Amino acid sequence: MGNSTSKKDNVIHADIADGNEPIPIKVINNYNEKQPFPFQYGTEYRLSEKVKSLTYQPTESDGCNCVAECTSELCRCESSSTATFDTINRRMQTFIDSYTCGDHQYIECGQHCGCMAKCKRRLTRDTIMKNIEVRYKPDVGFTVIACQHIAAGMPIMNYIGNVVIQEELEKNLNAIWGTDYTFNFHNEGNHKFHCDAAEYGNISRFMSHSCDPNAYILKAFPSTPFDKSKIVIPKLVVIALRSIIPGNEITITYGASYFRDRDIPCLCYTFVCAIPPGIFNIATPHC
Ligand SMILES: C[S@@+](CC[C@H](N)C(=O)[O-])C[C@H]1O[C@@H](n2cnc3c(N)ncnc32)[C@H](O)[C@@H]1O
Repeated sequence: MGNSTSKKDNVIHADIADGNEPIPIKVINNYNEKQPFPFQYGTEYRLSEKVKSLTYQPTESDGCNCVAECTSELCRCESSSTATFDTINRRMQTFIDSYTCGDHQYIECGQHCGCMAKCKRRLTRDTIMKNIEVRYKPDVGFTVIACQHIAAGMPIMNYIGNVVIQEELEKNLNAIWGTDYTFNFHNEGNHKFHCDAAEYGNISRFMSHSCDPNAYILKAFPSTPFDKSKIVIPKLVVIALRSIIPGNEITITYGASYFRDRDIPCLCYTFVCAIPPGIFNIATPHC
């Protein structure tokens, strides 16, 4: 398996996942003494009691009626999805537009489907099977780097954090990081659902923003009954948008409003950067 770490690298953590992932995840900082802000590593979504009471729990699911393998003509989960997963090569169909691919929704087969999820349409996993590391970059702080080739469409990891509603987020905002690690991923009725990775999460919390990202976050919904009375929230899966080679940073889009709301420039330095240094007249080392 590939590894981008060289002998000169200053490894400040041998495994930030504390043994929770099959492949240890190193943290490297070759520039200064900075450490990632302490957080609890986790591999599963942690739903607040309020979120549990509002949302549909997939264990009640009555999924698709397929037997053994699901087929695209018959499977209700497949036909309700707007994106197709190639179960043989385990790749999501690829999209050209990085800004709208996250709007797709994928319905996963589960244990309560007729196929009992043996159909391999299951996209989310509790562990990270890709070889990746976290590196410090002076401009953007700690960021996620691929140590192996990841083909376009491959699921990389689940985006993990505390799942809370807006009111809870406002009450419990981390004093230092505020909303820097929060992601508003679902709005329904009067409720805004956020995944808050400030104090609990996996390494997806370190992914930087790029205006030309090589990954996106897909919403993977559980299969549910037709007559659902509760809100169904998706799991979030980071998918490679294009081929990622060892040494590449794995980036997503935070949306331009992230930078506008904070009055900070984007330091992705891509040719298509929509929020380049200087746009808000802020002095940066590059102006
Ligand atoms: C979700 S955190 C990412 C992890 C963070 N770099 C760390 O060290 O913990 C988001 C923060 O990373 C930095 N960041 C990520 N991408 C950036 C970009 N394109 N331009 C400027 N800052 C960025 C900003 O400080 C932002 O508030």
